[in-house]
Amino acid sequence: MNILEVKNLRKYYATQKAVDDISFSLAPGSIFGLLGPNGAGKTTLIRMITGIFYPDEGEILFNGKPFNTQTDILLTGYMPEERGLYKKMKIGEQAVYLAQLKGMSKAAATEKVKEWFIRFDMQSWWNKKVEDLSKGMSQKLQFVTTVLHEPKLIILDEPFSGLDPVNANLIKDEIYRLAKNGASIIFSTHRMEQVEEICDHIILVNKGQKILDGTVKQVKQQFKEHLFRISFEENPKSIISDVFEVIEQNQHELVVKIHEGRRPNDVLQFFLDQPTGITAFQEILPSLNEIFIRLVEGTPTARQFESINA
Ligand SMILES: Nc1ncnc2c1ncn2[C@@H]1O[C@H](COP(=O)(O)OP(=O)(O)OP(=O)(O)O)[C@@H](O)[C@H]1O
Repeated sequence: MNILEVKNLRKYYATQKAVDDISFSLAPGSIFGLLGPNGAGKTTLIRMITGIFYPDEGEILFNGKPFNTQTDILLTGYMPEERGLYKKMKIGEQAVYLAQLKGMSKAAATEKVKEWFIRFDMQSWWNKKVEDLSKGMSQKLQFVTTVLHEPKLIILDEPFSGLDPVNANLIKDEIYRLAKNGASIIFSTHRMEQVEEICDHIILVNKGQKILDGTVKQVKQQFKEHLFRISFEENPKSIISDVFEVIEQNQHELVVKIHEGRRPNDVLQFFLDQPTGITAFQEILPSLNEIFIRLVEGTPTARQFESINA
């Protein structure tokens, strides 16, 4: 069963259709990318999923039942983009307190916090205050406080911002581990290379509407342009063919676009009939970044306000 089902959600502000009929589902153990340009509606969507806002229309099912803001909230962990830690409170106490708010006993929370602080090498931070931490350090703390009550649904908004590569890797490995242990993760970011690396499923939201939904592999296949890179021992004798068009030519390497109705095997056959050896043959799939730009191209760089008549 899906951990989360979002059905036809709508949220309109006075001057904006922030979320306009969005549906998607989230399987257990899945790492799900929620993507979209600035102002697309991602935060509004997340706030409805986490019970901060009520939707104007639509339904959110958690484990197959309508989301219960009292009990299901204890099974979710949300790391918002604007970080919410108490600056003056001691770090250890604060982590224990936040875990208690999520339903853990003080003893169990203390145990868990100690475990996480050892795992992230943060033991010496216990009696420090958040105001003593750097941006990256408080980011790490925020991540720990988001996941330490072992939520079934974890929502991370730009979790790597401000982290150095070593700490970003640490968090990334934890995301994989949590997903492997069955947690479902919604990951919102503008960094497409991170999405490509981490997420198995994505949706792309633009102007409040879902315009793309699928696994990373499916999405890339959907937008492929039938481009192949071929490397040779020596330059081939002939590169003129009715099977493909040459897009790029470098020494001992070609990028070709296969004509409609032709297959990669036809390209290979063309070159196999020549004396030069083929050393590599690989399809070039578009990056998520290219797909994102292509799909939101034409959208003004700043989202415009609209008047709502509904
Ligand atoms: N409290 C509010 N009142 C009125 N309009 C709002 C409010 N919050 C958001 N909006 C509008 O709703 C739309 C969606 O905003 P939202 O914050 O959900 O976008 P986002 O995808 O999270 O953007 P970003 O990537 O910039 O964080 C925007 O056009 C924004 O102007």
